[in-house]
Amino acid sequence: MALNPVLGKLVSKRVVLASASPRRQEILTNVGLRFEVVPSWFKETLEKSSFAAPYEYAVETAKQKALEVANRMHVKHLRTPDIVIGADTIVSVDEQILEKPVDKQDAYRMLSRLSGKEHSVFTGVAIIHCSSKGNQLETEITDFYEETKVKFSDLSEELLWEYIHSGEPMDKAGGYGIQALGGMLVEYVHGDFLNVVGFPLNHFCKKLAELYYPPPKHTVQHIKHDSIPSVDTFENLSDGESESSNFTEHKGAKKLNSSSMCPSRPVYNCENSSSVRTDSMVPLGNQNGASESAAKLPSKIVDLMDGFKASKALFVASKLKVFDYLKTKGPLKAVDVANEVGTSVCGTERLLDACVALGLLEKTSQGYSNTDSANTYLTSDGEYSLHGYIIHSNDHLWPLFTNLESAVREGSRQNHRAFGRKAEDLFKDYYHSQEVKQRFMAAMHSIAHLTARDVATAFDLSQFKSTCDLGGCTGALAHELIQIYPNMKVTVFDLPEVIANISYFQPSEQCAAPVTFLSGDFFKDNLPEADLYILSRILHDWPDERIHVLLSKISAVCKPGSALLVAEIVLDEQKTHPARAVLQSLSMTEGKQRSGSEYKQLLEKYGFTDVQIKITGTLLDAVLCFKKNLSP
Ligand SMILES: Cc1cn([C@@H]2O[C@H](COP(=O)(O)OP(=O)(O)OP(=O)(O)O)[C@@H](O)[C@H]2O)c(=O)[nH]c1=O
Repeated sequence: MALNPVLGKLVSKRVVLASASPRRQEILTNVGLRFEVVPSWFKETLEKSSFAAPYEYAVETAKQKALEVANRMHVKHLRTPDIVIGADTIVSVDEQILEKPVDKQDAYRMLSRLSGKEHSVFTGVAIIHCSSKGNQLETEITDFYEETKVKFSDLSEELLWEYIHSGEPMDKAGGYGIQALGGMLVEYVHGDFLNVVGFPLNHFCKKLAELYYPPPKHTVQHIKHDSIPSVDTFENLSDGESESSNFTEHKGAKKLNSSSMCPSRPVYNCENSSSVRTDSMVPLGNQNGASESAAKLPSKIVDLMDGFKASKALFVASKLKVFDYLKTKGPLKAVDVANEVGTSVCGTERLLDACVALGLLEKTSQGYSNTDSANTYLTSDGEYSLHGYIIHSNDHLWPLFTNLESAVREGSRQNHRAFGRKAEDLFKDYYHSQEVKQRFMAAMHSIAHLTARDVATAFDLSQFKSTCDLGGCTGALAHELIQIYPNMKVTVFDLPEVIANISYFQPSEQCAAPVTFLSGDFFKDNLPEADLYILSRILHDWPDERIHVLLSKISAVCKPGSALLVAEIVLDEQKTHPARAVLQSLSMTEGKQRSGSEYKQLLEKYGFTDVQIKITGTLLDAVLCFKKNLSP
């Protein structure tokens, strides 16, 4: 999960980094951005003399790199990304532009030119927002550059050649890598270090903040930190803050904040309550006037301590359909919301304020209203509504997790404690209670719809003419597959009581793809024929014996050359990340989460080969494997 709310804006978007530079990938991965890497094929051959300044060359090259990828993905792969990021780093000395050396002699020429002098490193960046209208790609381009000045010591011939022979200079602009051995050549750096390494992260975040949070109409005073200029506020921006104007940062609090608490977070003025905008992350000590020498707040731990309160506030607001009311009727005062949902005014006001603090709602003099992400994800009819899954989390997972201690002590599921019934009996409820069934289907639909695109595009599936999504529930993934691969015939195979209830979840007529729904039990009944079988979020839920039955059946029905796509969260080899998967395991279903090598081993055991794993960086990863061809 991206911790930074500005980067968080990109979570639901298909972001592509149009760069082969491992440094750029690392810089962006390190801050939690999730993206695909599609290196650009654009040749860096623009005529340098046609640019008035070196940075113009870098910006134009970055733009061309990104545009090439956007066009290629749109035309060739039918996968228009939402955002493509391109970058180009150059070194400029004595009016000359230095790129990557072509050979050792070239590296020597470059480095000797830099020896004992100050030079500039420019990185041009292009952020391209893409959309497709009909078959046309439409782009909106934002670009910028960052300059950092670097001074080299006098370099002896010996040092120079030793450095060149290390091989480090060859894939780097100016023939050096400041982040590694090249750091030894550097006397000083003025400006953003990461800009030299290849990506000006700070400026990038500022640009995103400008794009996604245009400055409020009223004045907002920003504390100017020493190392991070006015952009420091991007760390605390949430959806609620874009329109909000009535908060000011307390200049006097800066010292307190930076010296004793979380240095990068702004502190809001507590003197005038009408202008206070508290944030759950604002250290309480500051507000109480804690001394500067107070111990540094372990903010991660504090977040974890408070995490359950935040989850429950979200669950309750969702359950009361607060976001639905505010979408249609907002802005509303607390009293009006209370009347709509039939709750107490004081309790509702506290809940609404908590939602504002969590960045889910906005509060103005007119009342409370939804943020963009509340409209998209939290309303029950939002485009990517997670409402179903949130209700499932509240009604089903929450009671299980309140019994976590017993689960850990006893090593077993806690359904009997949480619901007064055993897991098997609960399963019967699922069959008999329409309400429970629909709640469960809504939860599955939420996640399936949100992740469908990632799963459908993790691999190029265009070679498959027929696909069967086993346990495909409401068909969210099936519909997406047909959108992306219009020639594919897709069948959803699920239990009769599921198929009987799918109509509510189908897309509107004009978007409806011709999906076939077929009733059956994949453990017992014959599976329909297909070139590609899909198991999305199925394997983690079942014990080994059941998985044996299922994979044996799929393997038996698969013709040589046909394939199986498994969509799950793939754990790292230590099996401690991503946290979502590890935390999910705590609910103690009989199944388990697996690492990439475990999935590979499992699938190979059932005659699948060529196992490919795609870590998408989003909510679900994908594993594709093929049924062995018969030996000739
Ligand atoms: C000065 C300096 C540069 N670099 C690397 O130099 C490459 C520049 O080349 P580019 O053309 O901008 O990028 P690329 O590597 O060819 O990738 P692409 O974006 O696909 O063109 C990038 O890698 C940068 O990290 C360092 O790693 N450290 C440094 O101190």
